[in-house]
Order: sequence, then structure tokens, then C-alpha cells
Amino acid sequence: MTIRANWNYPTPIRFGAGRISELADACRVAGIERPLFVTDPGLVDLPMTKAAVALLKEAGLGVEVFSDVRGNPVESNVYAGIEALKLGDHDGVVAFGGGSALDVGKTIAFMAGQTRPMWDFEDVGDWWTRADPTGIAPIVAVPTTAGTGSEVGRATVITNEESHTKKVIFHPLMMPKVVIEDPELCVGLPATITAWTGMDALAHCIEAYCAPGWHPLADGVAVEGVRLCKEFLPRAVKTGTDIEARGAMLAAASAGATAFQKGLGGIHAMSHPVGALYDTHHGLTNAVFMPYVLVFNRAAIEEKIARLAGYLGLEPSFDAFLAWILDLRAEIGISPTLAGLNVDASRLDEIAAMAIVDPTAGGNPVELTTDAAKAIFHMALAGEM
Ligand SMILES: NC(=O)c1ccc[n+]([C@@H]2O[C@H](COP(=O)([O-])OP(=O)(O)OC[C@H]3O[C@@H](n4cnc5c(N)ncnc54)[C@H](O)[C@@H]3O)[C@@H](O)[C@H]2O)c1
Ligand SMILES: [Fe+2]
Repeated sequence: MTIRANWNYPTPIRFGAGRISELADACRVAGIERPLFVTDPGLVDLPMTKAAVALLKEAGLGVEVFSDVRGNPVESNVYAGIEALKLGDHDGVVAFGGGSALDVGKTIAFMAGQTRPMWDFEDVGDWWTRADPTGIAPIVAVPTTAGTGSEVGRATVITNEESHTKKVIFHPLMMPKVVIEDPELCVGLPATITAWTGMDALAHCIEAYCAPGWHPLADGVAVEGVRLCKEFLPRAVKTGTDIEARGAMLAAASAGATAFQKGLGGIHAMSHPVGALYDTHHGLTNAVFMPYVLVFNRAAIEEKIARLAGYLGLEPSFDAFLAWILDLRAEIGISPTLAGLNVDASRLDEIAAMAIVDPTAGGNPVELTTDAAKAIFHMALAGEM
């Protein structure tokens, strides 16, 4: 066999209800004594967040909280966090929250000891090789949404405020040293955000599975991730206190981000510019684009998707899979068109231009040209396939 591949699965994950109680121990294992606890303004005052910080204090760790993190986080969030890290002489980061808080926490830890500017480490070419690996602070990650899978990923998504583009910052050593996945932390997540974030996990699994390239390990993880979403996402949306469903969705989110080391595709390439220009939620934006990108890619993925449909217990055909996606979207209350995001065609040229250079575009099984991006956008605008 002449195939060469790079496969990465190293993160230790402590999974299970109540395991947030191990947070101080996770810090010790990661070599952190004075953590900067990075979260967001929506989470910082919740009792579960205060309890997590209290656990660290009780264990004698020198913790301080940093919560200047917006949704679709921007570079100034990262710079403010680096300042807090240095001022407080923190030796690591606890990143606690959804993808926004996890991404900012990871990027703060990554940038802590770098001399080059953050944008040098955008996931383009091999810039990441020029990072100083000794300048990366250890990270413990605690996801409180089940979607991005950032807790197991080597990348973060930060919006460049000057160009209004979402940039992927990448380094293999940006991975958290220990992850705690405690489904009890997700029970207060509103049904809407549960649905949106869950569709992000599903998008990661589907796009990774459809991305070209030889990575049967990622394919297997992605397929099981899709199955978990099928069985448990509607349950998690319907009953937020369903711990089994919350746990399964945390696993699906980590599966998605583990699998997308293989690549993503047109759903994310379209979603990133829309999210950057209109500040729409990432998972919701993915969910709107999902069926249109699948239909656009149909010729290249039909056979693979039919196989996936069979594994899910559906009739083994592309049409059955597509029908399931459309039903799922409707069942969990997601808008079928861009109208639900208050997005119109006025910035289409910009969106298409940004989509084709997005780092995820290269993973689309059909080349994502400007015309292709425009065609997908028009389908999503009109709700027609
Ligand atoms: N690093 C990656 O690989 C990766 C992958 C996909 C997306 N992303 C990025 O992640 C971000 C989106 O992350 P997200 O979808 O998790 O949303 P988010 O982190 O922006 O959180 C959404 C909202 O949910 C609230 N919230 C989070 N957990 C809660 C809980 N348990 N209870 C109550 N409220 C809670 C937050 O306060 C926030 O208001 C985007 O910037 C996206 O581009 C990163
Ligand atoms: Fe995503």
C-alpha cells in the first residue's frame, strides 16, 4: 500500500456525570498550579461556573477568572487574556465553556510565549512550524456545549476584526492536556443553543466523512458520531435534563472534531464568512447550509452517503439521508433558509470570495469555486434544491 497519512488521537478525556469534581486534579496532571480560568460573560455568574472556580480555590490553586470573551471571539479577546495571564503570572489555562471560551482559552495558552503575531499561525501553509513549542502553556478544557469539539482539536477560530474574517489558528501542541466532559454541565443549555451546537457536531462528522483522503479511522469515528446525533440530538433538545443524551452529544462533539483532522468542507466554508459578516451562531449557520451543500456535492458523495444511511438504519440511499437531515432540522426548530439568519444577497460577492479561500474549502469533495459558492448560497436563500 502506498498511502501515507497522519492520524492523531491523543487527548485524555475524563467522561461522566459529576466528573467536574476532578478539575483540580486535572490541573495537577496538566502541570498547572496557577490557572487562568477562561469562560464567557453568559457563563461566568452561573452557579456551576462559580462551583468549578471554588473547587480550584479549595485545592489551593492560584486561580483567577477571565471572561472577556464574546461569541464568535475576536483577537482583542485573546490579547486581553494574554495580558491577564502574564499579569497574574499564570502557568496554564482552564478553558470552561462553549467553543468561544475554549477557543480563546486555547489561543491565550498558545500565544503566551510566542514572539510572532497570532495571524502568523493561521492554518495556511506550514506557518505553524515557526511557533515556539516551549512557549505554549498547558490547557485543561471543560466543554459546556456539545458542538465544536474544540476540547480535542488542534485549532481555534478567531475573527480578525480588521478584515472581518474568521481565521483558523492551528498548532498541534495547542491541544488540551486533559479534558473533562461532564454532561451535568450541559443541562442548563437552552434548547435553541443545544440544537445549534448539536448541528455543528453533526456537520463536523458529515464533512469529515465526505472529505476526500484516506483516513478510515476518522471515517469510523465520524460515522458513529452521526449515529449519536441521530439518536440523541432530538432528545437533548427536547429534555435538557436527559443526562444520557447530553453525554452522548458531548461524545458526538468530540467525535466530530477528532474526525475533522481529515478535513471539513463547503458547509464550514460557507458558514465562516456568514458568521464573520453577520455574527450569526456558527452551528445554526452550518445547519442552514447543510442540505444545500450535500445536494451540491451529491455526485461525489452519493455512494458514501448511501452507505452511511444504511448504517443509520435508514434506506441505504442519498435521498433517505437527505430526507432525514431535513426532518431533523425541522424537528429541532432550525430555519430552512438564510432568512432565519437575517442574511440576504447584498454581500454575496464578498461571501463567495471569502468562502473559496477559507481553509475548510479544500476539504469539499467537489471544488468550491466562486460560482459553486454562489449557487449554494442561492439555494440556501430560496430554500430550493
Ligand atoms: N475550535 C474548533 O475546532 C471549532 C469548531 C467549530 C466551531 N468553532 C467556533 O466555536 C464558536 C461557537 O461555539 P459554541 O457553538 O459552543 O457557542 P458559544 O461558545 O459561542 O456559546 C453560545 C452561548 O451559550 C452559552 N452557554 C454555553 N454553555 C452553556 C451552558 N452549559 N449553559 C447555559 N449557557 C451556556 C454561552 O454563554 C454563549 O452565550 C464559534 O466561534 C465557532 O467558529 C470552533
Ligand atoms: Fe464547526
